[in-house]
Amino acid sequence: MSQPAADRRVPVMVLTGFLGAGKTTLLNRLLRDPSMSRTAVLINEFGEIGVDHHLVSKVDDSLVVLDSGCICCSVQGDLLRALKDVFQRGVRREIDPVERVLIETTGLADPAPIIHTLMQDFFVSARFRCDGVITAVDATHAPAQLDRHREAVRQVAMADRLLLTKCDLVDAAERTAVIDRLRTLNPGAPLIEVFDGVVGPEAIEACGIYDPGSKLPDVEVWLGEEAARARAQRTPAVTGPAAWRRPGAAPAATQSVRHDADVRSFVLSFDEPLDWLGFSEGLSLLLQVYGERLLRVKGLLNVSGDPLPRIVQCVQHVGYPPASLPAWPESGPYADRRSRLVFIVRDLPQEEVANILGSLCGQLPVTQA
Ligand SMILES: Nc1nc2c(ncn2[C@@H]2O[C@H](COP(=O)(O)OP(=O)(O)OP(=O)(O)O)[C@@H](O)[C@H]2O)c(=O)[nH]1
Repeated sequence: MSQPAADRRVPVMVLTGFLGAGKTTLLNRLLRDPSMSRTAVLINEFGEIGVDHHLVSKVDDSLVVLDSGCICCSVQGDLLRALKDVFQRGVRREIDPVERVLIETTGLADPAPIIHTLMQDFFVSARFRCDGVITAVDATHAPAQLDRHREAVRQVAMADRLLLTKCDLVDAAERTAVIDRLRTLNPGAPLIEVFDGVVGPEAIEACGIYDPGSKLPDVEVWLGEEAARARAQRTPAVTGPAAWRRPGAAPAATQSVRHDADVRSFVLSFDEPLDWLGFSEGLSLLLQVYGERLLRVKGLLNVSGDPLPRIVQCVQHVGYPPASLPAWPESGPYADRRSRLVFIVRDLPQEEVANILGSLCGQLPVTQA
């Protein structure tokens, strides 16, 4: 019997997971491995002032930021354009031929429209194959996130592989409880426990061609819904010129039509270098009082007396140890070295956040919706 011809299409992996689950951390770790050097990375940012791509150590032409909205709502046209461009630039030898594509979605993305987009476009599906959805699940926050956010449930249910992150922050009993919960949502996906963000390429390899039949029946329904939605709309997802950009170009305004109306993002920026002590106190107070409604906080700060940009990261009531970037970005919104914090909140007015932070930092932030 003749063997089927090898599938030479470039595998595309979708790295998803709820806000702050550890996607960028995993991506960084993976890209450090020499075997991952021919990987094109597409990062989708939620919020006007994207931070993630500054936190990814890969800086070359095969890193693309999709920032004109959320990838599952409004950026599907950008995604196709970016993939076509990656392919064509490889053919023209402007970049090394790409062996795989990794798409990091926003924490609120629904994987269904992304997979649908990849499978339905003629040019893209002839050259790229969806090799699977890898979902990062935060062991510390998963129970509450799965209770409250349907996006988190969909991301788990659609996974081909589950990466249970932050296992170093929970005990064995908590870990087992989360794993049991994940197994009820997605019994089939292999699960890898991640400690301190450490993973190797094997964590994402060979997820297999995306096959909705191997998931719970709902997944098929979701993909079916996407197909129906696409048929009903039959309008390009994005109008105007190609809206994806490389890091450094000006960001576009964001929009979100798919997510809960009470989830929103805003940016607070500070003109003057910040007093670290006052800022830390303000942030701790915010986390204590509003942790549940602060889905995600991240940003780069200009701290008095420190020449390097300090990275601040929080997920709900947890603030992670601050780190520094090796240098300030030379282009893009952060090149002006002002401190900026991106907030993704549920039901929390930005004035309240600005007032608390401002009163303890000694300077009122400028707010941007
Ligand atoms: N202790 C510990 N911290 C982790 C681990 N993975 C991620 N973190 C921390 O969790 C915070 C959020 O991680 P990110 O990688 O930025 O999460 P993300 O999913 O990319 O976040 P969004 O893009 O905003 O959704 C950072 O401060 C990380 O250092 C882990 O396995 N262990």
